[in-house]
Amino acid sequence: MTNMEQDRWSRVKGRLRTSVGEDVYTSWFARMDLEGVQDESVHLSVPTRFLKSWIQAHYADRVLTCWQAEMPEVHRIDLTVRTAMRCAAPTKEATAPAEQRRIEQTNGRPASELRATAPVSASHDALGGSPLDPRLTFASFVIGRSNTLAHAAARQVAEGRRGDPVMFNPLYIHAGVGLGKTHLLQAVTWAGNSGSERKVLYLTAEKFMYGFVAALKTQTALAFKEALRGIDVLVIDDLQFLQGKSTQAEFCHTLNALIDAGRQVVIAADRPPSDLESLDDRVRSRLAGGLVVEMGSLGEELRLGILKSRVAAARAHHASFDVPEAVLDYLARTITHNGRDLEGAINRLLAHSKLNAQPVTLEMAEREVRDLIRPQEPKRIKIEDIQRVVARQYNVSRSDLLSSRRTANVVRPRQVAMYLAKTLTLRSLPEIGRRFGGRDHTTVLHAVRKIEALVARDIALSEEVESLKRQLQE
Ligand SMILES: Nc1ncnc2c1ncn2[C@@H]1O[C@H](COP(=O)(O)OP(=O)(O)OP(=O)(O)O)[C@@H](O)[C@H]1O
Repeated sequence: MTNMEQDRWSRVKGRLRTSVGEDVYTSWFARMDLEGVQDESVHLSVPTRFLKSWIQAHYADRVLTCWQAEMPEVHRIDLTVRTAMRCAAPTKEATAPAEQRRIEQTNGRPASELRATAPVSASHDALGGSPLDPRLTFASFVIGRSNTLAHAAARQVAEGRRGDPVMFNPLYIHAGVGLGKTHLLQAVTWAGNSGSERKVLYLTAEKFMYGFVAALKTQTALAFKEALRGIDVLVIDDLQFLQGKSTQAEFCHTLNALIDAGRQVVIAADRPPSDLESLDDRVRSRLAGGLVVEMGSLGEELRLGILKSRVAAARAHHASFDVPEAVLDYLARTITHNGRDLEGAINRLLAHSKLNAQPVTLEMAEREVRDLIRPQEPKRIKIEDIQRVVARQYNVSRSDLLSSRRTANVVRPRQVAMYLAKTLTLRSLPEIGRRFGGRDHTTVLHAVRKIEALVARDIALSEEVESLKRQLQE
């Protein structure tokens, strides 16, 4: 690097330090190096994947702005992880990345526990499964009101033996982002594969698609299908991402073949089967034919339990790491969104207290997790809720709304309900039509336009609609 580049890099670091403050700078940027500048791109490196993803997620814009203040032509920051070979000679600072890498890789789990999962992982890899995270087991899954049923069903599936009657097939678990679906599915896989009797295969929907497309290209599709049908339990995560007509048809065949042969299928998605719009009706009804369980949002008690289990796991490896009760209570009360943010908060406190050799205090926690405290998201409204609330308001039944009856006392409430479904949900017109007794999308469009026009001039109807909206959003 030339002297000029060195100077410029020092100035950028100075700007960054001023912009984020000394503490944050030392925690996240002290080990960031400049690799080079080419045209409009700056290439930076950090010693760990953890640092890379952290900086990308939280400070990418800040870093770019500081560069642009020195070099306006820069439009892109490439951040990579340096290999161990390139690491500088050990200095006081250089001991931190190793420590941090340990945090990242084991998240506080004893090495022996990680070794114990290795054989399961190896046999699962051999089946062509998606990678498994050794931390996501039943032992680390915290049970609360919102996930008791899903947990019990998952446990039952995991503990089943070859030849046992299959009770719920498929087991379909749905929940919003970060509420523990992947954790539960991987727990089923770890537990199911820990004996040698059964083969449990965990695949993300993306991996399923990739496997199928790759098999078609190499003309080994038959072998791929046979391999899938030869397993005892098929676990598919993130089904909402399954796309493509032929992949879906293949998925449907696999599902039918496995279920008909008495094999277990476990599925997770971010919505119920009826809302998986891109899947065709046959797949949807097959999915809905087993046990469908929703995991609700994490209540405060459950959040506290997750935080405590994370701290306990970290302490197994970092005995001096201590998080006072008051801090845990604060985190459980304020980080309401999902499990991933809770995990992030503990990782941050751990990294911060280790790297700065400081105890965790409430003040430090407030500063460190500020950006994880998000405003409450507006409630997600479902079409069934709309039908229920509208039916109650107009004193008709839900089946009246779905029926083909055309009497005035049913037609208007039905149109109002379709209008609300279009304005308060992200569902498409055809999907809404399907959910209202299999109507055509043009009928829905007509209803939406009609109510829009009426609301603009009919004060009583407009107030009725507003009151329905309020009831749905409460
Ligand atoms: N009940 C729980 N017990 C312990 N950890 C949990 C629990 N619920 C969620 N978590 C943790 O929260 C994080 C996010 O969970 P997970 O990845 O399973 O969510 P997800 O529902 O699959 O999210 P996505 O929809 O983004 O795929 C993980 O670190 C997970 O371990």
